[in-house]
Amino acid sequence: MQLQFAMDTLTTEAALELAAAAAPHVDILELGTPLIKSAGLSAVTAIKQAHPDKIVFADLKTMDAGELEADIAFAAGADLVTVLGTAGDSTIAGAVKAAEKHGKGIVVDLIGVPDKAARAKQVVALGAAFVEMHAGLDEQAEEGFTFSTLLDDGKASGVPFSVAGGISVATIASVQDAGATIAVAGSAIYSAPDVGEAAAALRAAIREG
Ligand SMILES: O=C(CO)[C@H](O)[C@H](O)COP(=O)(O)O
Repeated sequence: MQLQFAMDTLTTEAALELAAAAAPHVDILELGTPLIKSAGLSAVTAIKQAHPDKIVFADLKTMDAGELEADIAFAAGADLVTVLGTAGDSTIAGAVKAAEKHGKGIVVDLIGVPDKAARAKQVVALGAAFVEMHAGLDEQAEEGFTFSTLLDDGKASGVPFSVAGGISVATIASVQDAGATIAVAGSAIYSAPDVGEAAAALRAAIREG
């Protein structure tokens, strides 16, 4: 299972600092939606230039203009770009068209989708590389939130999936056990006193092979 670090910060400088500390321990560097909204796609270019050996993930959460938004993110240096599962099929198909043009991939973020397993099958049939079983920061803060539902949805989907939603050292093994190909961790790394150590601890909790 691969490890993805979601950098939910607001400036390119802060992201470069986080990435430098975590990069030795992670496979994928994600520019979070607030970072891209705040700093623009030049942040994607800066991270790719600093870490050409890493997969760079632009969390655009596109809802419309799929082909155009994905195209500009790939041109800026992204390897993977997100489109929302709640978007229409034509938006997802448009983003997939841009990914094919650049030889890159689209990830469909299933945040807010009621039946994640069913939508996952549909969007992979449309050409998405994989789906993200995701509970956002607001949903995580809601009363009664249960992380395990994401794992059940992933297992039921039958397609390649990542999981995001407050993953920690205590829960990452369960994500691997559920069959996820990628675990996404944000606050468990960027909020830690030592970012490199936190990333290394998550990596150490993933079984090899
Ligand atoms: O996409 C996001 C919020 O919409 C986050 O980046 C994702 O949820 C991972 O962060 P955390 O581990 O803090 O939940």
